Amino acid sequence: MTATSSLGGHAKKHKVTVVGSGNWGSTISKIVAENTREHPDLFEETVQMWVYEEEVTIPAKSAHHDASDPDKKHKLTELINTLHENVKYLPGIDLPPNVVANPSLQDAVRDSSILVFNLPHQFIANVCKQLKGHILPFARGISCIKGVNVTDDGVSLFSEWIGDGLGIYCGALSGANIASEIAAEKWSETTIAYDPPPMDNSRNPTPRSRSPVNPGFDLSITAADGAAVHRDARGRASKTRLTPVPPEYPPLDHDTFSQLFHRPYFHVSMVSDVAGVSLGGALKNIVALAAGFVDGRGWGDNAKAAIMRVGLMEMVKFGKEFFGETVETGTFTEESAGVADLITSCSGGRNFRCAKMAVERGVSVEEVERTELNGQMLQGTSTAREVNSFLKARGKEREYPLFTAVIGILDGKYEVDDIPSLVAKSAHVSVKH
Ligand SMILES: NC(=O)C1=CN([C@@H]2O[C@H](COP(=O)(O)OP(=O)(O)OC[C@H]3O[C@@H](n4cnc5c(N)ncnc54)[C@H](O)[C@@H]3O)[C@@H](O)[C@H]2O)C=CC1
Ligand SMILES: O=C(CO)COP(=O)(O)O
Repeated sequence: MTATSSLGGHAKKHKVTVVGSGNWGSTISKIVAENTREHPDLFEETVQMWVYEEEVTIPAKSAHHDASDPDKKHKLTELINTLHENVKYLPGIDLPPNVVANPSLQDAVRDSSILVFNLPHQFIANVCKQLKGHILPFARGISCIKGVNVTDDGVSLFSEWIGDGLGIYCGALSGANIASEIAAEKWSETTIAYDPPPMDNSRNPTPRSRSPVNPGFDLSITAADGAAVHRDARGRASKTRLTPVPPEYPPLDHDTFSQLFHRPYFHVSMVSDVAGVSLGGALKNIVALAAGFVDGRGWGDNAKAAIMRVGLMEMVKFGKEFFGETVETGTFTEESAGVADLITSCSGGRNFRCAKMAVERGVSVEEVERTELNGQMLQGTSTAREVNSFLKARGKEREYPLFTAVIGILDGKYEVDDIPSLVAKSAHVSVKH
């Protein structure tokens, strides 16, 4: 990746806001802020980071810890803006000074054309409600959220849900990305799916350019006049009419997003399968809990590998069954957002570690989350519950025996020892290619 871009010469630059500032939100802000500095032709240097304001103490592992007054409370935003460290959610890591912590959501997103959503999925509905009417109509989003949105009507991706709710297009970023490793600049890969719909331009066809990184990708969204018909990840038309990005701005395409997120220690693969990328990130958290359960039981690597194998089958099956042909099996088996995320999450992720500790200590996963994570939040427990209620309503629990075993264990209906016989049925899980 070069420091200068071939997309220069535009009168305006993209302003970037990261909505969220936890362990991953702060890490992504660091990455993005390093890149806005390196690509001044594309981006404004300052990166706004919306922070859910809290009063915090400075922990001993921070270089700024004051042993003479360890209980002194500070506003988290003020600490971030003066110390350039998120002492609560990413202690010990220097944030670039061009990351500006902002406790006001509406002020943080003002005039931003790129919105990066990065917060636990439990909070996204409330946050989007507050954002409505306060963002640029031509803004584009990237969701880094690992979870799915389940309602009585069905299951949807947060990227779709954010996009439809705010009237913008939203892609997804996911991968084998344990935040603390990336914050320490240890090499990893990620997958970004970005696939805005073609413009509704039948009376005035716009020539479609092809992205060099993904030859099938349609870039016409920034070039055509008028609004676009929005199609979600399953190809359904929705009421949302997209506003084109004005021509004064650099186009928002694979190249630009790659320049925003790619670092020497964080390698980006751009794809178009938003559903596959989002589902991989959400569903692997359920599997990681199961891996933690068997590890906590002391069963070793073979058992964990079996969990990953069955888990991957159920992830692909779920994608194919409920999101149809738009989901590519290769996203699960070849991309960082699929199998690689599954492996890292089942090795060292928080869901894995908390589930393991819960079995070792004979307490609930929620209790470990409360006592060990210092405000960080597991996504696997709520995703397991949401996915189960969706499957149960459709009489499909038995077709997803590992997902069903996990919720059964969380609810005390099953023991970890039940897993082998429960997933033995998965010999019958078939995936339609
Ligand atoms: N931490 C990691 O290694 C990775 C996390 N992710 C995903 O990133 C997303 C964000 O997770 P993290 O940054 O890790 O968060 P976190 O679990 O570290 O932190 C919790 C966050 O929630 C915020 N919060 C608490 N109460 C809130 C409220 N009422 N309203 C709004 N925000 C509130 C806190 O301020 C904090 O920023 C999740 O979907 C997660 O699955 C993805 C890849 C890696
Ligand atoms: O998504 C992650 C790694 O890719 C992090 O998973 P946890 O939320 O389980 O830590």
